[in-house]
Amino acid sequence: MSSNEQAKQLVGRKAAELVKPNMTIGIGTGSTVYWFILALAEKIKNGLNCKGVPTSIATKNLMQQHKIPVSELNDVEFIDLTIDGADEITHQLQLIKGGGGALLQEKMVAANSKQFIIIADEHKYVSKLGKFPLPVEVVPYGWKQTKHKIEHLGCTKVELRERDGQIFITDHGHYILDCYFNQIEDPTSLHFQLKNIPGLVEVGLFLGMANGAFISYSNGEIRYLS
Ligand SMILES: O=C(CO)[C@H](O)[C@H](O)COP(=O)(O)O
Repeated sequence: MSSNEQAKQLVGRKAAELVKPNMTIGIGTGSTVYWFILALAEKIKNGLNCKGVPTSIATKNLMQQHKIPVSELNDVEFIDLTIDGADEITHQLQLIKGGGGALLQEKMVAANSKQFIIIADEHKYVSKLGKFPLPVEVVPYGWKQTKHKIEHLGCTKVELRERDGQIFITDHGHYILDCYFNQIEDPTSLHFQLKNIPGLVEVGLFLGMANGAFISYSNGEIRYLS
């Protein structure tokens, strides 16, 4: 296993320590959360009672595979704690998410959680957001017009996401536009402007949502940001 993968595993295990009996847990999506799922499954196997609300079909499948009880957002009153990854995170806990295309459901689950904690390796920790292209989820109808409107907000490039030569379709039947801003000087203002575009469903900027973050380093160190 590479040292980066080990860092992801460490931070996934660390987050599993936060799970207490009878909690409802929001479960994120991606290769870092994968390790959290494995650690949580181990705790459940050893007798812990809890249930999880998945943030994607991929996560739901993994949960079922590892015998973690699944609930849907509509079936719970609230979520005690959500653990998710990020593509970029700043020291103010501003995030870019959606590299895996699950941003809409991830944001809805996070928004209904008492605590939202990020797990990430050191490569995700940045001083300014924007090097990672910002994922934006859009309705397929008229997506080219939506793309033009985003381009007017100062992007150098907007790309329709594809996978294996086909347009990538989200779990909710939408497209993803990856927006190259390079550096996002004012994430709050950009978020507001993007959310005003008709046809745009959700933005991969998660601002003022995370309560804390575990950042893991390849030397085995874990730092907590809050
Ligand atoms: O937002 C996400 C998926 O939509 C992921 O949390 C993000 O892409 C990080 O994934 P990974 O842990 O695989 O780097």
